[in-house]
Amino acid sequence: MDVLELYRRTGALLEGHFLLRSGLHSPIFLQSAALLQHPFYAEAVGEALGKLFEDEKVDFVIGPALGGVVLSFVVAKALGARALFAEKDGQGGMTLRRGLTVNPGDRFLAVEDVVTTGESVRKAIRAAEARGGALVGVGAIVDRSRGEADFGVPFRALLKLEVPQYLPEACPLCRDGVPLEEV
Ligand SMILES: O=P(O)(O)OC[C@H]1O[C@H](OP(=O)(O)OP(=O)(O)O)[C@H](O)[C@@H]1O
Ligand SMILES: O=C(O)c1cc(=O)[nH]c(=O)[nH]1
Ligand SMILES: [Mg+2]
Repeated sequence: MDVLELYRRTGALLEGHFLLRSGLHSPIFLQSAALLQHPFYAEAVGEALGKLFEDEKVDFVIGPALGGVVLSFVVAKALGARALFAEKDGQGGMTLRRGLTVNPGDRFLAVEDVVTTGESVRKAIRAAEARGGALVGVGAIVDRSRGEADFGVPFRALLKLEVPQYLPEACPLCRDGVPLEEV
């Protein structure tokens, strides 16, 4: 599956000057909602990502809202598992709400649309582990962490992308006066 081509085709590959969740700046932003709005592509992504973990027997898949909601659903469908999502808890972490439950010992796969630092998916992982879940792997559509994200379990992505990202004080786009976009 040519994931970059899918982002491009759906208008989800943005070029400019973007503020990332982590506070880093980047000339590239992958707007996964623009891709996942197409059920046909979303299902294809879910099947491809699920396939990378088909040997793991998982009870549920979890992703951090919002980007991880649709993705969790399509991957869980491919794996025959439940689809959970974690939500911001208002205190910098994430939590399970809306009657979504974890049974102690449940094996789970965490999924994320785009991993930059991995902090967002880590919060969803903590929420599931706090309820007794056992993490077996992390899957992403795109890994743009340049090998820096480490979850202590297999981390597999459909696409590894090497794109520039800068600390604000070292950002050349800021230096050139390019307006910063919050997507
Ligand atoms: O690996 P990280 O450094 O945490 O960055 C990547 C995160 O940023 C985006 O989510 P965002 O927080 O913008 O919110 P959304 O999912 O609600 O769109 C994306 O969906 C990842 O969750
Ligand atoms: O790091 C981020 O916040 C981020 C990067 C990216 O390419 N896409 C996205 O949704 N978030
Ligand atoms: Mg997100």
